[in-house]
Amino acid sequence: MAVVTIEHLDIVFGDNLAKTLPLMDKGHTRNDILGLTGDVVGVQDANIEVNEGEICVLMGLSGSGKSTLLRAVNGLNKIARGRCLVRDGDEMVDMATCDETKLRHMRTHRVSMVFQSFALMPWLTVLENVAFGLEMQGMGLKERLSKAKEQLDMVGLTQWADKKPDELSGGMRQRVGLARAFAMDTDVLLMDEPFSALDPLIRSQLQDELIELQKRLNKTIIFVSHDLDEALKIGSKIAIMESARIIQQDEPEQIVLNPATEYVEKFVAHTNPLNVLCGSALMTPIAELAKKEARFSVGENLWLALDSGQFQGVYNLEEEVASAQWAPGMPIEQVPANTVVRVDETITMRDAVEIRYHTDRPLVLENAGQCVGILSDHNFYHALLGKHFSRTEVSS
Ligand SMILES: Nc1ncnc2c1ncn2[C@@H]1O[C@H](COP(=O)(O)OP(=O)(O)OP(=O)(O)O)[C@@H](O)[C@H]1O
Repeated sequence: MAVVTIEHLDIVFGDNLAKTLPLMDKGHTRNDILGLTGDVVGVQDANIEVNEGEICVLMGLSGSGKSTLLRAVNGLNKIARGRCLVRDGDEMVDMATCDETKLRHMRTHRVSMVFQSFALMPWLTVLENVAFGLEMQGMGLKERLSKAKEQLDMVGLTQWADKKPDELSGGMRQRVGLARAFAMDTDVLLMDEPFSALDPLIRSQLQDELIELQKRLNKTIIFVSHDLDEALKIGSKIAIMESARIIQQDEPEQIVLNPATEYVEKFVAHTNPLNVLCGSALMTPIAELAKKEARFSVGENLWLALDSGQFQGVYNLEEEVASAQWAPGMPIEQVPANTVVRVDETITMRDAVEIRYHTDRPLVLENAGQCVGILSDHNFYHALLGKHFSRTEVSS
């Protein structure tokens, strides 16, 4: 179910809309338009749908329009053209045209925001900061303090409730920011580079915590980042922006496998494939394996026997080699050495590499009981060297 739907959205900073919009339609660049009218195009023709429970990451270089698009979702930026619809129960409210009362209702009950700068009030305690927004929702003192305590507990800061924000570290303050946003219990959370000021370890930890909280609370999150590794880790959908436009939006793995432009390819070239790619994107398909007397070579002198696509065994000369099946959640360190492991083709690259490390054997990939391919060191090196993607030209 769509919670946020953005349709043909344009945002322009400046007072010359009557001149700027036709220039945008004629295909003039942002720089041209700045020179001709003095207006800055913040977002141009953005279209995106974010479904319930999704984490959509807006990604791109500085100035590409990420924050401008994000801020449109809670009505902070004036929309020049197009629609920005946000769900309010059974109704979709257009943030471009709704009146002040509706806007206030949407900001207190439907959409809340977490900033990079934490935006905590220094004169209030940590607990009071978390409870602050609830007062605006009209909640009584006792109830809001109890709700704020619950949220502080969730982010592991119960013991810090009575401290002032400046007594906390940056990571802790950002946790307070998260607790405050989650306390509002709005359906949509907007997060503008919330972790970018933090050091890498704390940042990674907070990313994990956000993923956990999201699983429990099933919020719809729009998250701005300029770090593709962060986007790939937390996003269920990624929209890449360049010069005010969304130039590609897709699932993380597809962005890495099929970057639409050179700009996207440059981001992708520096990502860690372990976190993104899955077995089916890496494997050598059965049809491409060398075949001898009805058996398929999986390298290392090992031969795979199939019957109508189903696994029959792996042989080293005529001797059968140990094999086992693995499914996500099973402890990898318990997989015996020298065993060919059969796994589902959706296995993550990280798990596959770890299995290979433990067993010292290639992996056999299956889909619904049919062997579809194998994973050996060659496949892993291929991905680690960034040779796994092929850029598809975008049609304009
Ligand atoms: N309030 C404003 N008034 C005028 N121009 C603005 C305003 N806010 C943003 N812009 C312009 O809109 C463009 C997009 O800015 P935006 O902040 O959305 O980019 P961003 O991708 O979020 O960048 P960053 O990663 O640096 O935060 C920029 O050229 C910026 O100068």
